[in-house]
Amino acid sequence: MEKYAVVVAGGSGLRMGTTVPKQFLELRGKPVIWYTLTAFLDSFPDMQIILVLPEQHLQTGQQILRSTYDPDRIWMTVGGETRFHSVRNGLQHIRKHSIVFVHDGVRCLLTPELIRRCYEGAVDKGNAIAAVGATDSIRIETFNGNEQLDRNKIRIIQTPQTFYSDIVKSAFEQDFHESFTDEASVVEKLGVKIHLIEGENSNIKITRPLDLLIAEKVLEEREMGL
Ligand SMILES: Nc1ccn([C@@H]2O[C@H](COP(=O)(O)OP(=O)(O)OP(=O)(O)O)[C@@H](O)[C@H]2O)c(=O)n1
Ligand SMILES: C[C@](O)(CO)[C@H](O)COP(=O)(O)O
Repeated sequence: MEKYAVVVAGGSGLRMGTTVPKQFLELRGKPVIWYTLTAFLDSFPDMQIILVLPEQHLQTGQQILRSTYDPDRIWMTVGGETRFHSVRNGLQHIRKHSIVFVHDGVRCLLTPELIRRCYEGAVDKGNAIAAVGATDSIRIETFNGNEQLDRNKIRIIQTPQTFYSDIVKSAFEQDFHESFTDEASVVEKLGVKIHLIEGENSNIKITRPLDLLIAEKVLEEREMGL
């Protein structure tokens, strides 16, 4: 089965507060997005990547793409107003029946093992969404105040979110709704059952400056073989 990763990196990174969008910031000498691309290239020899970028950063993207070990497997396209629109733009370039991984470009610590687990899950069940358990206690705000939720039933959703191409492409023909915070929510709206697989605690979404420090440390430990 052909494999395509839509790696969305079309955001501006407002919460990070840097002039350069966070996907281009350096971590141990390489841009954040370089690590993400490398994990997908490493996962399967026939993995192809559609990298979605802000229009004004296509040239930077081209340089990063060329600095990977197999740029011929990576194509670039332009992002949209929201993450949903960026994913939709990326999906438009997939025309073959395939397995599609949608992934946040700024989740740069994912491993090839997680990508392969997503593939197996999607082939088996039709879709596979990476998720991890909660380690904090969880409360929900209610009309009267708030109440505790059973954290053993809570799953924190990550990417990759992996689907057969026909399902995810038709789901993204729907109009945007503000509840569409990930691909699972868009596909579920078509009545499709969502299947979760075990994600990785280190697969953080780089959002704020603290996340960069954590990512540096994780990469340092991996380089030392820890
Ligand atoms: N219009 C957008 C918005 C987001 N993304 C991508 O979606 C991923 C997750 O989004 P988020 O962490 O929210 O990134 P930003 O939107 O860049 O950050 P912020 O919300 O702080 O501005 C990132 O890789 C981001 O580049 C995108 O491709 N297109
Ligand atoms: C897709 C996602 O990473 C799953 O946790 C998340 O919903 C993206 O959220 P954001 O609003 O783009 O930060």
